[in-house]
Order: sequence, then structure tokens, then C-alpha cells
Amino acid sequence: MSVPSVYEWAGGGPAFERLTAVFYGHVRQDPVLAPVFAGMDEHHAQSVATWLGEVFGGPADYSKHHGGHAHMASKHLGRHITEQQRRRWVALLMDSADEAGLPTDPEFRAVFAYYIEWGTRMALIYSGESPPPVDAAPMPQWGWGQTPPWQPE
Ligand code: HEM
Repeated sequence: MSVPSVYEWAGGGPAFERLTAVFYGHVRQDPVLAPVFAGMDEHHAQSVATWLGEVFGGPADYSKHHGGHAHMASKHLGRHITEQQRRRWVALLMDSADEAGLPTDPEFRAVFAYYIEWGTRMALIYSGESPPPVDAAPMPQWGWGQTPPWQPE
């Protein structure tokens, strides 16, 4: 039996769209993050859903239509994101995953959290002093790694 991609397991594009819609709803109300996203453009939630879908093995639409990794990284330049803001971003996204009905199995949530931890730390690096060149890294791709879908024999 072939193993579905993390994207398929999550529920495909609609699942990531639900996730970011819920998440940015919380962000707008959050005292730590609302000021960071005050100027967010109206397509932001959809763009981040498209990005996440591609990272987890869905269609390469962010690379094809939104400027790929270099564009994403450049959006964080000069923002000087703090550790407190990063942690709040992670916490609200994890709460939103529950609210949006993403799968709750340990394997999916481990892979999801792995990318989000890495990605938010990269966002901080790009937002800070002396970021790496935005076009020096490829589009990240996250598979199941150590924790593929598991069922007892
Ligand atoms: C895994 C972590 C993250 C991912 C996947 C991500 C993804 C993205 C993407 C794809 C964009 C560009 C959207 C577009 O194409 O227009 C973006 C922009 C942005 N990100 Fe992130 N980001 C992450 C972490 C963070 C964190 C931790 C913060 C701050 C606490 C942050 C703040 C912003 C801001 C302020 C923008 C610009 C929004 C706008 O002007 O429309 N990001 N992010």
C-alpha cells in the first residue's frame, strides 16, 4: 500500500486553508502578534496555506505562482521578530490545528510540529541582523521521516 503524503494525510488544500483562516483570526486578536501583522495583505492567510501545502508534499503552487522560497524569506527581512512573538505564533498555530480539525495522530502532529519549530526559527533568522541571502536555500520539503503513519499489526 502506498503511503500518502503528509499533505494528503492532513486533508489536502482545504485543510491548510481552514488552518490559516482560524490562525490569522486569532492573530488579529492577540496582543503580542496583532501589531506584527497589522499591515498584512488580504491574501496572506491563503498564501501561507499554499506555502504549507507545498512544504508537506502538495502541489508546487507557491513556487510556481508566489515567488517560491526567496519571496517567502524576503517577507520576513527586517521585521526583527522576537522569541516571544515566535513562541506565540507556534502556540496559536497548534491551537488552530485542533480547531481546524487537522488529524491528531502522533505521527502527523510530530511531523507538523517539526516543520513549524524549524520554520519559525528560520523566520527569526531572516528577520534579524545579517540574514542569509534569500535565494540561497531551496523550498523546504517535509515528509514522514522517523514517524510514518502507524497502525498496530
Ligand atoms: C513556519 C513558520 C512560518 C511560515 C511557514 C511563514 C510563512 C510566511 C509566508 C509564506 C509569507 C509570505 C506570504 C506571501 O506570499 O505574501 C509570510 C510573511 C510574513 N510573515 Fe511569516 N511565516 C512563518 C513564521 C513567521 C513568524 C514566526 C512571524 C512573526 C511572529 C511571521 C511574520 C510574517 C509577517 C509579518 C509577514 C508579512 C505579512 C504581510 O505583509 O502580508 N512569520 N510568512
